Amino acid sequence: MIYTLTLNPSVDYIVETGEIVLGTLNRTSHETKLPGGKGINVSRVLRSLGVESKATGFLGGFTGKYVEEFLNREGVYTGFVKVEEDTRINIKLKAGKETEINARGPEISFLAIGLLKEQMQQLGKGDFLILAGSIPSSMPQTIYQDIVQVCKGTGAEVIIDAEGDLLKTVLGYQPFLIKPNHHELGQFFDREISGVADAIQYGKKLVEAGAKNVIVSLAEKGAVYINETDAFHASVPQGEVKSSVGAGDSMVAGFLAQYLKTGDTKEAFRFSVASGSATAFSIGLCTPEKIETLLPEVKIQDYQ
Ligand SMILES: Nc1ncnc2c1ncn2[C@@H]1O[C@H](COP(=O)(O)OP(=O)(O)O)[C@@H](O)[C@H]1O
Ligand SMILES: O=P(O)(O)OC[C@H]1O[C@](O)(COP(=O)(O)O)[C@@H](O)[C@@H]1O
Repeated sequence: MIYTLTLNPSVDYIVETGEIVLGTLNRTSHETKLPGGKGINVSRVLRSLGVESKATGFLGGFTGKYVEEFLNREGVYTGFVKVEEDTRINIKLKAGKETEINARGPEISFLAIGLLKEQMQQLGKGDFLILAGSIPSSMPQTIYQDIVQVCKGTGAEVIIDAEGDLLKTVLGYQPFLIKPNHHELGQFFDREISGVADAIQYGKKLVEAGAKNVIVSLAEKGAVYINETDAFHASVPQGEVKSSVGAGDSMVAGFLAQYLKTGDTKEAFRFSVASGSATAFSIGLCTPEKIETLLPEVKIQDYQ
């Protein structure tokens, strides 16, 4: 079974406006509400690809209820630990350029953390845990490491999509897949990642540090894939970016879904990139139809 763990889910409030003038009243031309948070997006894309998963993490308040009901309506299994305070609302502003304001998230009690860890003990060999996104500011910074340790003990594989220290602490546990974007990779090594060669060079260091499969996404420049033996670059299809929110999460879901189907990492990477672009070209997440349309346009090059 695949489990996704979103410690800090959200309601994403996607707002389209004309030019924003600070200090005045601005009005929207269109707005959309969607459940968000990295693991939750992965579960939603997996569901649309016909792959079962269970979404877990912490949810609370009216926003938490909205997220859970939305997921259940779509047929995503859920097993969230309930918390007192409201799940956060993240603002995704489309005023020409995309601007995001992600909130801190609710207070999480020790009791809730304990319940979550108990849940993680239930995973076993053959299971995957996708641990993704930020942690509420009230949580200990060691939480990723604590959970990965539990999973390693049970034999479950872990996939990590997180920034900075959260990623640093778990690399040694040999995650099955990690997917930083080029900003996150640059932040990790404290340098700018300016293109494909750089992304491959520094992605290889993440493989040396323990990750089995590394995808570095480069937005309109595509993505690179590195494992112990291969390095590839994928170009992205041309199209109009409607909202890139969830594009990275779609890549994770696309890779896993295709890998489980074929066992072929190169094809899984191609599918992953098509999934990312299919989401970038939509308001909301990709659909299987859109991915299939874009797939032939993703060109993969060996890069040694
Ligand atoms: N301008 C674009 N054109 C085509 N595809 C895009 C574009 N921007 C993003 N994507 C797709 O979304 C993926 C993830 O985008 P990126 O911004 O790098 O990640 P994240 O959403 O994690 O920050 C890219 O690898 C690509 O497949
Ligand atoms: O947990 P974080 O880092 O604040 O990110 C949460 C945000 O990321 C998203 O999961 C989208 O992630 P990507 O664009 O990287 O795929 C949103 O749904 C959510 O608002």
